[in-house]
Amino acid sequence: MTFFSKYMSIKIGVLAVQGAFIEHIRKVQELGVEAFEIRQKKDFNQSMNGLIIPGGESTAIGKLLRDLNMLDKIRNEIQEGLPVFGTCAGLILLAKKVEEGMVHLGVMDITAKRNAYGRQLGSFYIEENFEGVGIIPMTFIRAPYITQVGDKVKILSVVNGHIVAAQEKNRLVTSFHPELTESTKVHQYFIEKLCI
Ligand SMILES: NC(=O)CC[C@H](N)C(=O)O
Repeated sequence: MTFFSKYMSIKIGVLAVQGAFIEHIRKVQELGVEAFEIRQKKDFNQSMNGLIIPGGESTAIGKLLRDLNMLDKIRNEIQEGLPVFGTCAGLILLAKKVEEGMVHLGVMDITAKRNAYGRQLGSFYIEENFEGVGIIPMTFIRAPYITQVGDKVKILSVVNGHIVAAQEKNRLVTSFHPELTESTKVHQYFIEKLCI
């Protein structure tokens, strides 16, 4: 049997109000998994096995989620067990604490520091280890990093002494953008380890 067959009935929703959602949809599809955009509250009527919250601008995404009346809905879905993967701004949206910033969904026991590498020179590329996956390419764009984690949070990647990937139950965050690299390994990790 091919690797793809076990993904046959899997569907991933990608939050598509702002930011790099198209790139996530492409990555999920590259793995042979169905992906669809979530733009409104009613899009949650479709069944899904996991949710991706993309990078972009966390303040803008947070405001749109409030304006569209989606913030509580998404928080409830996650609290009721929907697996979630947040990248960059998505990490900030999921964090329970944000240094000098606003908390949005607040469902992961991490403290995020926004624009942690500086606003202008904060973009870089590196290849580093991701626990359980190996060395992968990582693209950082005005990225946050994690300054504190709770007891139940597993640290998956540390770059230059800073936590850049973590997992708590079926909630995964990366401060880098795996959707902007050649590799599909982090998406595969999310789908295989957290959604199936
Ligand atoms: N590439 C990104 O998602 C950047 C995140 C952005 N700096 C924020 O605070 O929302």
